Amino acid sequence: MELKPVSEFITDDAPERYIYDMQSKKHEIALSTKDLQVYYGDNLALSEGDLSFERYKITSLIGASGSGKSTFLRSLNRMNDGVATVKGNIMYRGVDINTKAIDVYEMRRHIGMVFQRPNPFAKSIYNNITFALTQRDHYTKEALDEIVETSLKQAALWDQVKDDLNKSALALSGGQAQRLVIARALALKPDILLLDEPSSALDPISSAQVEDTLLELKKQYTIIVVTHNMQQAARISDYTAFFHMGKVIEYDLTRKIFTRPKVALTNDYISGNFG
Ligand SMILES: Nc1ncnc2c1ncn2[C@@H]1O[C@H](COP(=O)(O)OP(=O)(O)OP(=O)(O)O)[C@@H](O)[C@H]1O
Repeated sequence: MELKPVSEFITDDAPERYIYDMQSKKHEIALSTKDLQVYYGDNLALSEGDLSFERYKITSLIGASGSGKSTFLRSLNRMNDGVATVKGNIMYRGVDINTKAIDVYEMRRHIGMVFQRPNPFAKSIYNNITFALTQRDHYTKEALDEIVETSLKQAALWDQVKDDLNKSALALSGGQAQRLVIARALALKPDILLLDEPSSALDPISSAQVEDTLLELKKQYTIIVVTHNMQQAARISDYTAFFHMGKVIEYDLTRKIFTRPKVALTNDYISGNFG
């Protein structure tokens, strides 16, 4: 049977926006935003971004360059503090974490971030993982060994580096370095992992390894990932949010976004008509 082109699903009375109503479903919500607005100076870069993220799922944020995906993602664990003015609520475990009362360092242990370019520290593989932990707290050598092993295993890197833990992390390949950075984030035992285009700087094989790692990690973590790669979004994510000009235009189950979007603009984007 031949499938109809996606455009035939879009009717004249299609909505201009559609946001999946997570709150009314029985899903467990790990994080949600309400009335989020982000200003760089006077420039309103993000508005109308009320989203809820289901626990133990992967959500992709897609959209053209400059649409506000990274701005949104970075706001979720206050990486925009000092760079932008972020108004609105970011609810995590019943607490608004977008307030002055929040210890941002502690909050980021719960909501970790991995950036686009692998950025290992100029330290050993072992010390990359333990560095943040030992800045504030005391751990025994045994406890640190255990965290290093567990984090590297979770990031699917242990087998490749277990005999080289004291070697410089700068000698790792791009894909290994990115998985080390993921392991470094996991060492803090976060609840939520935010990733900003984690595989766009990697070759296809390393990128596939990072994707496999994320699929494995979602058993224990809630993952929100910005990606330019729509095939990647379709492969790994449960939910997808489509951003356009600082707004979330459509948010739905990934399979619906890619096969039966409700909004014409989403259809244009996934069909490659712009972006
Ligand atoms: N540090 C900043 N200072 C000023 N304006 C910024 C800053 N970061 C982003 N912007 C602006 O905010 C808007 C959204 O940018 P953002 O980086 O969030 O988009 P994006 O969808 O993640 O794009 P890309 O895919 O290219 O990373 C753009 O107009 C951008 O120029």
